[in-house]
Amino acid sequence: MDYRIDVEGHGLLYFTITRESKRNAVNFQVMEGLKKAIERAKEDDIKALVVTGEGERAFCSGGDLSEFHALKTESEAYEMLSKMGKILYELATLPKPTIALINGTAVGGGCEIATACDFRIARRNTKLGFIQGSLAITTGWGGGTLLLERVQPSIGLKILSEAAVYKSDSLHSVGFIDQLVDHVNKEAVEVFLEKMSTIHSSVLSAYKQTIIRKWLETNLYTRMEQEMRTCAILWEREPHHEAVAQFLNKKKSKAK
Ligand SMILES: CC[C@H](C(=O)O)C(=O)SCCNC(=O)CCNC(=O)[C@H](O)C(C)(C)COP(=O)(O)OP(=O)(O)OC[C@H]1O[C@@H](n2cnc3c(N)ncnc32)[C@H](O)[C@@H]1OP(=O)(O)O
Repeated sequence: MDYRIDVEGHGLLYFTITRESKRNAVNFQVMEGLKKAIERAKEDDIKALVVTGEGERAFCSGGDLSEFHALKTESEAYEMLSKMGKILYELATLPKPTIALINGTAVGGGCEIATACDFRIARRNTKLGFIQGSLAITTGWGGGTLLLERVQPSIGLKILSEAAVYKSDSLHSVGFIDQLVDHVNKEAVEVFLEKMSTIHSSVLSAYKQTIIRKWLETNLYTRMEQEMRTCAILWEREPHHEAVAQFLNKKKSKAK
């Protein structure tokens, strides 16, 4: 199984991507698992949902290039992108606290998953980057649209446009990372949630509904869908296919 869903004490549901050898890259099985975890998190016994990755090397390295490079056309790409985009919208609008527990490198779609969570806890000195631009595409799971909701738009636009890899410490200084920790573990989550966990879940849900109402009024999902469509258009073009081939050829030459 490429993911794990665990219910821990105090009503915390953990969704863990368990593809460490692929730096926790997202394939269709991981997408299905995240969808299941979000549905499970809606049940009354769950107070919060935590998304994390297996191991210490990576939180998530984005879409599985060895699986998704087979998607050649705009419509093939849009089918995959919109599948995950819908899941990230469900994650963003879950009426309970959601936390990305960033245990290692987060790039591409991995940053999009982290952005769909309400809060981000990251180990100091971890690398994060919306690197899609370096593959001649934009974000494609709605994560770029969500980033512009999470941080000051000029900062979000710079992060997306540079397609650079930053340290978690610098992203903490701009408010993208909510908590830096030395050790990424369940205790870090419990410390982060300590005060919130004393508040009745109906209050937490009501506050989350406040931001969801704003997103409904400002057509968040429509804006995320437009991002998916733009990404699909760029996906079909030669520069993207060349960039992915370059990554996969690097893999091959490494394997020799
Ligand atoms: C809309 C989202 C969009 C999409 O595709 O849907 C994206 O997410 S675009 C961005 C896609 N992701 C990437 O381009 C990241 C590629 N990976 C890396 O840059 C590095 O692997 C990194 C920085 C994540 C980790 O570097 P490190 O040196 O620690 O590990 P290796 O590069 O040696 O990788 C180990 C192993 O994992 C495989 N791997 C890593 N990332 C992916 C990936 N995204 N898809 C498939 N496979 C991946 C890598 O090929 C190595 O495999 P091996 O069989 O051992 O050669």
